[in-house]
Amino acid sequence: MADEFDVVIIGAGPAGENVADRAVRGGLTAAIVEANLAGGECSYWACIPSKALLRPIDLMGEVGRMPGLTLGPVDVDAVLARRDEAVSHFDDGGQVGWIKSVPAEFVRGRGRLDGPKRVLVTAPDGSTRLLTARHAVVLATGSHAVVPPIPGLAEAAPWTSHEVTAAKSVPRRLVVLGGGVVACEMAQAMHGLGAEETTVLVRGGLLGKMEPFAGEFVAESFAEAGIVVRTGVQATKVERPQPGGPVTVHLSEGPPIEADELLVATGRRPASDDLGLEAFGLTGGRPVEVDDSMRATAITDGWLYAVGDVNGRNLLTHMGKYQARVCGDVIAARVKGERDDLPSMRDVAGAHGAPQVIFTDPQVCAVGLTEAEARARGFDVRVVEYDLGRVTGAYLLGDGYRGRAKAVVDERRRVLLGVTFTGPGVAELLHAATIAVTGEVTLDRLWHAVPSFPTVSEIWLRLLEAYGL
Ligand SMILES: Cc1cc2nc3c(=O)[nH]c(=O)nc-3n(C[C@H](O)[C@H](O)[C@H](O)COP(=O)(O)OP(=O)(O)OC[C@H]3O[C@@H](n4cnc5c(N)ncnc54)[C@H](O)[C@@H]3O)c2cc1C
Ligand SMILES: NC(=O)c1ccc[n+]([C@@H]2O[C@H](COP(=O)([O-])OP(=O)(O)OC[C@H]3O[C@@H](n4cnc5c(N)ncnc54)[C@H](O)[C@@H]3O)[C@@H](O)[C@H]2O)c1
Repeated sequence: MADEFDVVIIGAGPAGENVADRAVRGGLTAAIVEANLAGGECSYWACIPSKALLRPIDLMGEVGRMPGLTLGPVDVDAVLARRDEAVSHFDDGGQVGWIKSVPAEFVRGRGRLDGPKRVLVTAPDGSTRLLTARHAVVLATGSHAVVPPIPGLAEAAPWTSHEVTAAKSVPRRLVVLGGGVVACEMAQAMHGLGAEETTVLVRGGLLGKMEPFAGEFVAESFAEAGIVVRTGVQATKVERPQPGGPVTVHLSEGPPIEADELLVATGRRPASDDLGLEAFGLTGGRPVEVDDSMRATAITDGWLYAVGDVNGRNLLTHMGKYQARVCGDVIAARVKGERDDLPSMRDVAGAHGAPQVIFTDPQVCAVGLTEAEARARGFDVRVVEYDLGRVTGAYLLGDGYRGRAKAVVDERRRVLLGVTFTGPGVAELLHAATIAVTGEVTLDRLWHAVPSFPTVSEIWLRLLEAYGL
């Protein structure tokens, strides 16, 4: 078996898989090393199972808003079974088959740098294999959930995104630590699937990285569903005397909370701690800084690249895959001595502000800059907002539809810097916003993109009217 390839990729998540695909399309040979399951976090413990758990909650909301429809009891086992199907029952045969069809060499084991362009792979049985890259090594190792150093927390063996997305049953009482995306999505999923007491502990507000109204809409929906959100509190100590038994969370103020399970959703750190990076002047556990072609800036002769969560740019599957397309194409061009600076060969989208959908009810989605970010960057900002419930297409979706849209405009160029929507079903509005923001379409041109009646997309017309067109 040849152990020399043009490109060796460590990590077969969505980012790593796409590097292999693009590099091979570019005429190179590639090997991809995976310590766990091909497909990565996204396929088994993140995007796919979380959205499988949230879809019924979405539908429950829809049914609840439509007079004449009655919601029957939820068959939780059926929902969990469909989630299990969605994660292929943790069998990566399909993904490995796809990698082989690229064709790329799939190597099961943990990869570690063993010198420039050398990756030592330790297989599950302890045997080792040295892979040599003729041209490039790409790190695509993703990220890990952070468990903050709160006394007793690690010892209490809390759930992280891994356990909650793979849950075999729904805890009756759940405490969620954190108020970001994982916390909001999973609190809602567990509560909607039967948790009776769900408490979210947040230091600031919910979804603090988004426009403030997004978190407020989600908080309102949580309150109506009976999810308790405690803001401005910190967990100070955690106790779980019996493994798997009740857990007690002590707080910076107020009485402690007892629950059957504790979910820690306090962010992620790059999976760069055991890759041998120190030998090359990089710090393990930190994001691997890259330029816009995904090449690690710290490596002088340019053989190391990093894509996806591990480079810390945008912790989103679609952004990791986008970076991977850039990376695979750039490496192929550089190997062949071709132009490596074509417009498609740089990360341009990241600088505009990545699109993201949060699959709560109401959904939250955004692209580009928030108002605060735009002002901080010194743009000449004007903001327009509109109540989505006043759009005919939204009214027709159900009674009591609530939502909001906000556009952040660069007054100097009359282009959109950012757009945020919140409301049921707004996810599908986002790509139009992404095109407008990334394409820097002027408002005067957008005016001629006529939204169909009666769709929720008429929000675009209302925003432009609110702007004064
Ligand atoms: C609960 C949750 C829900 C999410 N939902 C969404 C969503 O809806 N939409 C979205 O866009 N993003 C979502 N994300 C984020 C998304 O999961 C990540 O951005 C994405 O998985 C990153 O892809 P990646 O390829 O960089 O890394 P990963 O998917 O983490 O894959 C990295 C792979 O590398 C392997 N690996 C690591 N170290 C080594 C090593 N030394 N040797 C060999 N293999 C190694 C790992 O085993 C893993 O398979 C979610 C995240 C979480 C936690
Ligand atoms: N639908 C999606 O696109 C989706 C879904 C899930 C996750 N993700 C991605 O995964 C990444 C990780 O998500 P996440 O929710 O874990 O991180 P996050 O950064 O979105 O949120 C972390 C939250 O934890 C809080 N926090 C941090 N340290 C804390 C501490 N010591 N005590 C209490 N609270 C603390 C923060 O204030 C914040 O509210 C995100 O970057 C996100 O983009 C995306």
